[in-house]
Amino acid sequence: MDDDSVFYKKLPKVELHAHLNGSVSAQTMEKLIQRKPHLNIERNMTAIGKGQRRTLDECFEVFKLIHKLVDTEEDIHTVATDVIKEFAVDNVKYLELRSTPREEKGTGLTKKSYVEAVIKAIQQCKYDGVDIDVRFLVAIDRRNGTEVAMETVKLAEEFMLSSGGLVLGIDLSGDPKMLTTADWEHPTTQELQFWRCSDPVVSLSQFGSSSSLRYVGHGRCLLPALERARNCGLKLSLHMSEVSSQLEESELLLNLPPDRIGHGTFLHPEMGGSQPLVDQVVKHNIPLEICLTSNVKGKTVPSYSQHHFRYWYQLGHPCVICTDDKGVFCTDLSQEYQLAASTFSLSPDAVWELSERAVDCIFAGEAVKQQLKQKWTEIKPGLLK
Ligand SMILES: CC(C)=CCNc1ncnc2c1ncn2[C@@H]1O[C@H](COP(=O)(O)O)[C@@H](O)[C@H]1O
Ligand SMILES: [Zn+2]
Repeated sequence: MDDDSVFYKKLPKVELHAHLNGSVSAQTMEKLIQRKPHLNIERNMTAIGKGQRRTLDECFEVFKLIHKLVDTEEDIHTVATDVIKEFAVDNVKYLELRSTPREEKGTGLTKKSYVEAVIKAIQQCKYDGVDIDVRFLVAIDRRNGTEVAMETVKLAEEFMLSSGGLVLGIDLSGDPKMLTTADWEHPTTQELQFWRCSDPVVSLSQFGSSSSLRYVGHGRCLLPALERARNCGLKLSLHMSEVSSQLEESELLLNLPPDRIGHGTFLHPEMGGSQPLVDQVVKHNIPLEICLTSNVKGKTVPSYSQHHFRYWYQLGHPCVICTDDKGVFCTDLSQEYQLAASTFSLSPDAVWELSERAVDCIFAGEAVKQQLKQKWTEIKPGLLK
């Protein structure tokens, strides 16, 4: 490792946007593959290597494979434990992990036992003295529609009250792409005329749009669940404007408003967004979770240097460098900081400030923020001469 990499590795860091199943490392993947050889899944099918780029569609296919490999309580416990330890080795001092509770009839996994398995892994790591404070955000997959979103919020609410502060909020994620009419060959009259929010598939024409695109998992259908979450004290981190064409949804979601935004790639006017959207984000001071490699490899951003981090950072807006899916995108948080620094010419002082300011954006309370700030203060003299 060169001197430069050592600096980023030693830098104390906060990770706020990490999907559990997207964060599974090559080593852990090997273990899972050995547990389930009959699936015939190979390691290179679950990761996007250096220099490779895939469409969003192809990236979301990868998650389907990973989910086949991670389908028991034991698997969830294994991946959560390994992911937490890996972040700790990378000097991440505070981690908010997020994951979508899944039910697997074949293995007896329930959404509740899924969340319990993650929480047990967090508690075990703490007991074992792993030097990292880990919290959990329960994820809503937008594709599953209104009812599942509401169930997920209720589950999160239960665990918020029973987990001793480990469950702090909700993540809204899942494939944000629209389907075109080409995917929709035989709409029924009923489909054309009505949409119910219990149906995850919604015709945009119902929103007064002349477009005949269908939108799967529109945020409008998820608003009641998100409002309930907010009202019961769960924090909200929402994937927003990850692809273009989500302007109407972003407007709606920003009115909640969320506590943090995942990506926000297409919010600003230079990317087809709008000034009122930017003004709203700035007015509410909503931090952006920035995932450089994920956006470049998933082709929603053409190159590192054209990443929207530049726009928001220059505005002085709170931006937190994150990994998104460190396993799938073959990265780690140190590498993401290093990429941000080299792409946007950030000095070591600026990098330090970036990591320190991330502490202000965590969902845990004031006492935890103070503890983390103290840690940063102790480490600083040894790192920045
Ligand atoms: C495909 C791509 C470019 C990924 C990055 N952008 C993403 N956008 C939206 N949802 C995501 C993304 N990455 C992971 N997820 C969500 O996280 C899930 C995997 O982690 P988990 O099973 O919730 O533990 C995926 O099924 C998906 O619902
Ligand atoms: Zn994400």
